[in-house]
Amino acid sequence: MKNEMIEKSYAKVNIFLKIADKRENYHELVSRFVRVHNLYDIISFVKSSRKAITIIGNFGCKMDSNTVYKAYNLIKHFKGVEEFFLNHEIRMEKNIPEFAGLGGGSSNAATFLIMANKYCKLNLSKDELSKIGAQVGADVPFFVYEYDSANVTGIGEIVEKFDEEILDIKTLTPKIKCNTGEIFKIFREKFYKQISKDEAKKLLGMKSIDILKELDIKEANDLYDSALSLYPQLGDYEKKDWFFSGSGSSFFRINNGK
Ligand SMILES: C[C@@](CO)(OP(=O)(O)O)[C@H](O)COP(=O)(O)OP(=O)(O)OC[C@H]1O[C@@H](n2ccc(N)nc2=O)[C@H](O)[C@@H]1O
Ligand SMILES: Nc1ncnc2c1ncn2[C@@H]1O[C@H](COP(=O)(O)OP(=O)(O)O)[C@@H](O)[C@H]1O
Repeated sequence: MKNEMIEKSYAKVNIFLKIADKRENYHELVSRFVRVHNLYDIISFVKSSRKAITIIGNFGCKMDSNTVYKAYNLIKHFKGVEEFFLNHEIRMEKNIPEFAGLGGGSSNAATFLIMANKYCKLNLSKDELSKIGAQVGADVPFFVYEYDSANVTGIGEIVEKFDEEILDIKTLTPKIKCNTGEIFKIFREKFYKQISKDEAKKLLGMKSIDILKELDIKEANDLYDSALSLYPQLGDYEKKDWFFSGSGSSFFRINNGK
């Protein structure tokens, strides 16, 4: 019988990413997140007789540091969850590059939560799933809501749908492992600046295509200078009309209208 418990787990890019404030060791963002339709991992639940929680796939970390495993630990006390995952293994086919600013790990955690909610009949709302997901990673709430485009603020926990045309996004990921924590650290020490409330309001109201017509790569992403200072090789990949996603290392361009 064909396995129906299978879902795509999409990548994202940050059309723009500005810092609004500090919150303890973290930074509050003002950002537009957009799903990348042609880049996704695949997650499936497959009947198994292993009788132990199992995650199989081509991911580059140990099972217990996998975001899906972290998400599982946060919901395993719900009725039926442990039993379900003793009888079903989790399979992951990774296509989204890791350490790439494309949110692969966060997306996987969100897709897992959405699927577990459905197949274990947990009846949790998106808001409830988002709160659980935020404990796994800052970008998980965005993926929980499954919006094509959204304004994301706070430390990723405030997600508001943005209505615009679906974007055709091309990504390029240099083989440079950008460390998000280190990039924020150097940003705070050397490059710190805050977006004004007026500028934030303006960007959050604009279509992604128009934002990228107005801003250059550095203006669009407050973390780019910090990433460049730690990983100068990134500069070799800079090209006209290409932008930088998250804390890198991916660059992207929009092909709509081209
Ligand atoms: C900045 C974004 C934008 O999408 O970058 P990418 O990960 O996609 O590159 C994300 O919000 C990143 O989220 P995520 O990758 O989950 O970050 P975490 O692992 O939670 O954080 C790693 C470290 O980065 C710093 N950090 C992270 C997020 C944030 N808003 N402020 C921070 O200062 C903290 O020092 C934290 O310990
Ligand atoms: N399911 C997962 N997919 C990818 N990376 C994961 C996953 N679970 C944990 N990780 C770990 O998360 C880190 C990178 O996260 P990822 O989401 O790929 O990067 P980014 O946030 O830059 O897009 C690495 O340390 C990786 O080993």
